[in-house]
Amino acid sequence: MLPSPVLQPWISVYMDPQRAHKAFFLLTTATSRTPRSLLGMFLAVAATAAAVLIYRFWANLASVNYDPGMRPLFAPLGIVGALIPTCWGNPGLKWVWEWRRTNFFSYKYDVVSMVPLLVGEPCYYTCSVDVVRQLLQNETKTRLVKPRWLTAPLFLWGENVISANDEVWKRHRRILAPTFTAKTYSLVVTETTAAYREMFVSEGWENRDEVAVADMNRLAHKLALIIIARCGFGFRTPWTEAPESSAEMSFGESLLVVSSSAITRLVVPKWAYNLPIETIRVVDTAWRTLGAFMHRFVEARRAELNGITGDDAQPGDIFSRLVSCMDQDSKTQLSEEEVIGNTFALLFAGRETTACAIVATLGFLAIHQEHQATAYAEIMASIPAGRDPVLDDLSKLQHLMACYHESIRMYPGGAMLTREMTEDVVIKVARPVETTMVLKKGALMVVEMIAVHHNPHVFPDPNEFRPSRWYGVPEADVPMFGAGPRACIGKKFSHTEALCFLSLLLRDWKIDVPLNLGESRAQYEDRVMGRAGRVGLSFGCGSIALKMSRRK
Ligand code: HEM
Repeated sequence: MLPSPVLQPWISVYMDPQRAHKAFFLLTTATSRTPRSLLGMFLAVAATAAAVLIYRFWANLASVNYDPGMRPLFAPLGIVGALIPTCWGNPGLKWVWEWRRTNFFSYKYDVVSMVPLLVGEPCYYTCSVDVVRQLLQNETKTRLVKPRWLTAPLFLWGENVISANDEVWKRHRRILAPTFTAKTYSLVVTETTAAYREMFVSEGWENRDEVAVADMNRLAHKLALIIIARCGFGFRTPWTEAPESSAEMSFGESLLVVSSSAITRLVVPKWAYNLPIETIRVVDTAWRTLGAFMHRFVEARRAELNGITGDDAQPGDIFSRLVSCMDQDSKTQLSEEEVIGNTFALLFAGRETTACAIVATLGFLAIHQEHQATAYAEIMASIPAGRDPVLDDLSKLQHLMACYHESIRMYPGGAMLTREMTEDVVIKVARPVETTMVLKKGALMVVEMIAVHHNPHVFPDPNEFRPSRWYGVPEADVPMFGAGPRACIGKKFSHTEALCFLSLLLRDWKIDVPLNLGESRAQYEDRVMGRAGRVGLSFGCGSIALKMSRRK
């Protein structure tokens, strides 16, 4: 059905907001010429708006082939939908988590469409590992792209491997991939052990047999930031850093503020930073300070690298490799902005996801004492008494690794992967019936990682912490790190850091949860682990308190 000619001008106004003021003028002039009441004018405007909305809704349904799905008032990925909490009529960003125990997603469909009635763009959602593999395994051939409007917080500092598409992405990945080596992972073990000791001293745990940790999330985020900063970029941020007198903020402080304020930086207009609002000013100071630090670091490393010749001219760490590409030919060349863009992308990706996963693992091991006992026995059997873990020891910690994977399954840090079709793509679906679906050019697919990893067809009893699901599963088949050519580049980095930290902590301490009076462990799990949500740009269970007793 085509829109009626009466609607045509309003449709184009709606699609092209620049013409809206002209149309509004025409409408008001037309209504004022005739002796109509204010009510009449209001009704005319309301009827026109309703017609536009209906037409837009109809066009959006057509763009997703009228495939079945949800019809909320606002799209979850639009600003309005994302700002309003999950409720009737508005799924919001947390709908899959909030409604995970209801029949809402139902898992009867591998793919559903999401077409908003009022505001936002239509898209598809999938909860199927199989669909994810079909889409991502060959995504450079099917030419899927990450939508720019959704990756915007990631390229505030410059283009990088996470945000880029097509040839630009290939160039960034080609540059970064060789820096994730065994040498890097050995350094991760050394630095994680050193940071654990610094934490031990700074937090005042040295001479105590019982410790109450008020917020494990804070410690895990600090640890993850220190490890990626030291191992990836050679930035030596101590656990407790004294502010530098020459700067408004220290490097570590500004890094912490910047890494949790990307959305603020994106949405707050420049002029607002001059307002006397303390939190906004702190964000601005942090971003400016860090920018100045980064520029100085790039210059210093560039000068250092120019003095190196012979075998040493092949830099090993990520930052040196990025900086060295500023002086290379076009295949592996980076601008200063791209060097800084990649540095921040890795600081974000490397920090939040791993920190959230470590916190979730500790939370579950504290609740499920039987799994902690198995992990402890494994640690004692794998790491000889009297020394700290080395890289080779970590591969023996199969149960601890399964606990880590199971925690990430329940709280997938990279909670939403988004891809736009640049041409029609045909996929096979198994539910509700085996058939094929055409995702039209321009369609947006949201891989809802919480839904994928709570899909009962693949993970029976999905809300149960069951590490044995991962026994014997090859690392390449673990779906929480994505799939295909754009799968996580830092998977092994994250495993190494997490297993090293967890093995040190669990070797030295027995951990437990502070239950309320009369509360069961299951109730605690529901109350505390259930209030998960966005942590920075990731998804995690947030603040968790732990009781720790020193092992004799
Ligand atoms: C528990 C920890 C982690 C999880 C769950 C995780 C998850 C993911 C996922 C699902 C993707 C794919 C995104 C997509 O296809 O759109 C991804 C990509 C990526 N991850 Fe991770 N990640 C983790 C840790 C890390 C670490 C430690 C680093 C860096 C040291 C890192 C760096 C990256 C980068 C650079 C990409 C983009 C790769 C590309 O597009 O070529 N991640 N990660």
